[in-house]
Amino acid sequence: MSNTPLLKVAGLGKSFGGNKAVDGIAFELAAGELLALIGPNGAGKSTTFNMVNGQLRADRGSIQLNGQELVGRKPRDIWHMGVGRTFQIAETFASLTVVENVQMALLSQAGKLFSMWRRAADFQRDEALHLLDQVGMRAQAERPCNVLAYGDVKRVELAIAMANSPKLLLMDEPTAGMAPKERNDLMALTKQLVVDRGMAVLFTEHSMDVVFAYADRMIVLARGRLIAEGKPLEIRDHPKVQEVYFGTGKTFEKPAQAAKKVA
Ligand SMILES: Nc1ncnc2c1ncn2[C@@H]1O[C@H](COP(=O)(O)OP(=O)(O)OP(=O)(O)O)[C@@H](O)[C@H]1O
Repeated sequence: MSNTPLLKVAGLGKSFGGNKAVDGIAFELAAGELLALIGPNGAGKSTTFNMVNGQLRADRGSIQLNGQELVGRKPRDIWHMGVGRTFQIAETFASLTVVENVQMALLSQAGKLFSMWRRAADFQRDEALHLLDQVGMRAQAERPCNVLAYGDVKRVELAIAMANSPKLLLMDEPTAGMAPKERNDLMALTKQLVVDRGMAVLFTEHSMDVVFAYADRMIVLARGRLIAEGKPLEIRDHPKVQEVYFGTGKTFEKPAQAAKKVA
């Protein structure tokens, strides 16, 4: 990695009772990079994510964004500092149109109150449409979210996350529940946004074909520890990683096998 990393995690730990959910992990993430965080169930992925976004307070260690410490800050402050995450569109907002949902996110970013919404029907409409352009959803801007195809809803969720212009975007299993084509489309789009905006993405993912196809680098957790780090091909053949996945009955499929299974 060249200059100062965007995100620098060191000695990070969190226990629940006597259980070390995350046990002193360290990793870095540069702008323009897609980093996958993988590991078997209970490995500590969600706990790590929630410490980065401030929902959980770390017991020890440090999380720095551009040299600024995040540990001890409130989730909203961390969000303002440029750590975004994707959220599912809430049921109450699903009846709003696509563009209205993105406008809501822009309103929230600007710190306006929800009660202003009626007066603010035109609030940053152009900016919202621009964001929809970037995710290929401008043509569907006036449709209610609840009539969209699932893959399209995910695109809108991505546009909503972009409203905060995050420097680092956290995505927790972004392709869960999607068909292979939709998955690939969403990850290709994510990759495009990373490149175009110089943004960084940290994502968890159970689908290994997605990880191998789109991650620039991967980190692997097992029982709270970071057991491997590297490029997807290095990780696939890493003995420790194989062992952990064999231990849970899971193995990595080669992409060709995965494709065959889908067909
Ligand atoms: N709020 C909590 N209270 C107590 N224990 C917790 C809590 N959250 C997580 N844990 C424990 O910490 C460990 C790590 O959990 P975590 O959810 O971070 O794993 P994960 O890798 O995200 O798993 P999965 O893939 O199943 O979502 C597990 O042993 C889990 O039971």
